[in-house]
Amino acid sequence: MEDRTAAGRRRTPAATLHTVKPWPTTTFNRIFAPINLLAVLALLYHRATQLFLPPPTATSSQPPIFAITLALLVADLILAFMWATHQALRMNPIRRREKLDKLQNDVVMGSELPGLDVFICTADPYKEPPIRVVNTALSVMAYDYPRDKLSVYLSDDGGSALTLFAFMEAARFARRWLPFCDRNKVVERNPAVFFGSGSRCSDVAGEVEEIQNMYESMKVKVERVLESGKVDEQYLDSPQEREAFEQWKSHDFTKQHHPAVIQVLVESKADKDGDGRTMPNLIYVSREKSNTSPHHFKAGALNVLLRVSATMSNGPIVLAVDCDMYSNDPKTPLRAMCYFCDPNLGPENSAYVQFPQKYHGINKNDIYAGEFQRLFQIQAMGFDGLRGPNHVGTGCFFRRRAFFGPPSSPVTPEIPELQPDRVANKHGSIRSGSVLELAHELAGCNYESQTHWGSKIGYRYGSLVEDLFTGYTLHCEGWRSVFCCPERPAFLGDAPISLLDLLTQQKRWATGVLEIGFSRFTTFTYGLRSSAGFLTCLAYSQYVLWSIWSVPLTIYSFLPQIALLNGIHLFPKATEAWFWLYIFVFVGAYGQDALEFVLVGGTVQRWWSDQRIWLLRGLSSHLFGTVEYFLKFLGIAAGFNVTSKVVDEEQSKRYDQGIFEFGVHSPMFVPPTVAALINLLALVQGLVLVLVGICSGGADVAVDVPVVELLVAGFGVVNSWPIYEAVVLRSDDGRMPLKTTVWSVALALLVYGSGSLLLR
Ligand SMILES: O=c1ccn([C@@H]2O[C@H](COP(=O)(O)OP(=O)(O)O[C@H]3O[C@H](CO)[C@@H](O)[C@H](O)[C@H]3O)[C@@H](O)[C@H]2O)c(=O)[nH]1
Ligand SMILES: [Mn+2]
Repeated sequence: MEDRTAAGRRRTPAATLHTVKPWPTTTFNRIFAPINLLAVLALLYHRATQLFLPPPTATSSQPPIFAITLALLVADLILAFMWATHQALRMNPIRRREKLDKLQNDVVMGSELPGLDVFICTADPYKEPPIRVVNTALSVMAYDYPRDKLSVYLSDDGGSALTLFAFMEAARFARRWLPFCDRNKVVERNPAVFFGSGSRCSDVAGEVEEIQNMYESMKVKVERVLESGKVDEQYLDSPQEREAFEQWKSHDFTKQHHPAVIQVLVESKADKDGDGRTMPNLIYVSREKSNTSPHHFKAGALNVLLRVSATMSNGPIVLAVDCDMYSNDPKTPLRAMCYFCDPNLGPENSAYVQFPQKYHGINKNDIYAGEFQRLFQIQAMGFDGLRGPNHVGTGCFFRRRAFFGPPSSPVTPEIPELQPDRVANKHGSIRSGSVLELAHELAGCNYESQTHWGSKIGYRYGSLVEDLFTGYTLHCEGWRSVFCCPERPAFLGDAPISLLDLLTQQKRWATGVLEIGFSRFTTFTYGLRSSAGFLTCLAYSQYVLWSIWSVPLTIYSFLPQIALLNGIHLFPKATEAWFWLYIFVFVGAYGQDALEFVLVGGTVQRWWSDQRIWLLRGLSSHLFGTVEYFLKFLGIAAGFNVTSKVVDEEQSKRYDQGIFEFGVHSPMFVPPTVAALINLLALVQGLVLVLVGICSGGADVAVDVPVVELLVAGFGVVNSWPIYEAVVLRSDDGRMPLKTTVWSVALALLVYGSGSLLLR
């Protein structure tokens, strides 16, 4: 309640640099929620009463049927819980629009805009090709933002000379690229996209060609170096450049164990672009790594950047982007400033401005639901009407201050240089010995011990989804955030285009959320006692328990089908009134979901893919992620498996045609394949029995038809279509591997056999 009034307050016309409107479905949502609540409660009641029914036939054994009914009750309870958490996000979804013109008129451009530090993370030159990282960096260096207020920091967790080399080349290329973009008002500021799009202005054709040649030769060089795996002397021009690579020559320099490397590649105060104008700072940072100290993956990398940047620019606003998320709109920082500079939105109301993750190259029907429409857009609008959107790791502008404790009671960092409001380095050079020395110290792997970093300061440690965890703790501390979703996507990234990549990524998320949900920071205790508010906590509860979707989905993928195969009724018959209750709840849930999906611009086909992937995830990545989470207790640690951004031609062709990619054997493909087989078996046998019954017994047999069971199995079959295709019909390299098929058939027989043994 408290959330809604607060959001309502923010809706007053006094908010000058942006507008806020309720999302059109709000009224419907509010009316539908209590109606559906009654239906859900009735359904749970019906399921519970079934626990105590007498056995269906005199011969059937009681305990297994009781167990199945109990399992279905558990499944229904979890689904009901997830539904309830979802309602929090449906109570007050809002839509904001920035008034860019007003910002440009009101805020004297340049002098009043705050300094902006951009953080880019990369972790592995072979999974995240350096040329792509470079393009991302160039796209943000070319932002429409005062260049003397812009600094770009690259965190290289791969500790790779290849990446540093690529960035040295990028620094050179930027001297031409930035003025070119300015002069020609280029919109596509990622050079690869610009040169690939063919969107040239004819009057600068000669210049375009020259710059394109420059870009191509940089790209060739970077790729050649990547192929050879080392930076050859022939590529290095100056003694400084040579010196930078000296450290890698020592034989104990490895990805996991090496000293901090910090290189200032462009210094705003000293280096000018081709037109003699100011450049943004560009700094390469590879933090110190040691085999013996924990490094906390991306959160650790970002905290190092928070500190290193504090010594050099200490921008009051920080933008964090993943290396594959390039800027697609040079005006993006100004959009964010419409919130940070809005006189009616105090600092505590805009701890961060989150842009949605959007992707390029998604196929027509988005077969892997890579868009995450629900997560990144629909639910973000829902959160926005409460305390603000959750943080999604990339495309997010933060107030630096928000990393240093609650709005009302700041946490003081251990050294004064890290104070978020300090003006850094007003006159000195960031290449000076003292600055670099401190920066190296702050990037050391033991620096954080005995400090508040990772707990009370900076990105929070302890979860593989550091983004969700950090955003959530900020909301608990009393901060609010803002969702900014302009018409033209602000950032575009790569979505996984192979099923295994997707499932591996999702498994990491599934493990990561449980690390919050089952910790002392869980929404049910810590969250509820904090300043976040009830509705926000309710909404976050779905996120931190996201993986438990796998429980009801697995139950519904197997148990009704096994019952059907053994002639047992678990659901009301079509002649009973209860039957319609089940239909209502199913159609209501799917209908509302589809409606929301289509209203934010999705197509029905994409919605279908989305719900299909939701089922598939439930049966694989969420299941495995949950298991992995519990294995962690036994000391089998889960790491941050970086999603590959490298694309195989054939694979990419199949993806464009909308064909699922299996290809290599993975245990994660097994449960969905077993489910596909069991559902098909149940449907076929069920239909045959019905037909035989009708032919022999006449009309009154129709009364006994297990309609719900058949519908459930039929739904499973329709959703499993790509699996049948991959197992039986395809011959390309992406088909289901024989090993997976054999395993799945064996397990399906086992499931079928044990079901019959127990139930007959
Ligand atoms: O030890 C590490 C591991 C990863 N990364 C970087 O983290 C980013 C995200 O990694 P990616 O493999 O692309 O993961 P995704 O699942 O695609 O990322 C989503 O999920 C992550 C949390 O699991 C968030 O951090 C991301 O922002 C969010 O986009 C990339 O830029 C990596 O270079 C590091 O810097 N250090
Ligand atoms: Mn990614």
